[in-house]
Amino acid sequence: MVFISVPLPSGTFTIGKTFDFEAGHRLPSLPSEHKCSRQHGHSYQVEVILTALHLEEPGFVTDFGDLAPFKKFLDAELDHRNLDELLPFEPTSERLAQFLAGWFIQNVEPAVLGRLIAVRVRETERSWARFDVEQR
Ligand SMILES: Nc1nc2c(c(=O)[nH]1)N=C([C@H](O)[C@H](O)COP(=O)(O)OP(=O)(O)OP(=O)(O)O)CN2
Ligand SMILES: [Zn+2]
Repeated sequence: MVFISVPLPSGTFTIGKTFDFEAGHRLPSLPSEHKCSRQHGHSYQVEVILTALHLEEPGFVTDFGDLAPFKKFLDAELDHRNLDELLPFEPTSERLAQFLAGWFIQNVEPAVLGRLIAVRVRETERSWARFDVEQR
């Protein structure tokens, strides 16, 4: 088999990396009988998804290791904290995903080739929200 003759289709490349942190929150504008109006916690998982039309050597959208500043931010600022005391919005998964997209675009994107297309925040094994960044 001569692999050099395999045609490479054009298209886009996409990568994702998942980070995690533990935090408490409550959603105070929910009615008091709603369980999530009470203080509780999650093992949050945050996936960032990046795309690129071409690759940098040796064939990366972005080296997964270059996303380390995002992990550093989650560990330093959100891990083992109370999100509703910290963030200027009610910390639903949807709003958290939008906020984390904003932080990533401001602080990580300038140093990497890949462009952020989405952030997914998972609160539980069965519940997640995704924020898709508008085409720029
Ligand atoms: N669209 C959203 N709905 C809810 C959010 C949210 O961020 N976005 N958040 C919550 C609560 O934070 C809750 O902790 C998570 O909800 P839920 O999936 O209902 O949690 P459970 O694991 O307890 O659900 P099961 O019934 O065991 O599947 C509520 N809604
Ligand atoms: Zn919750």
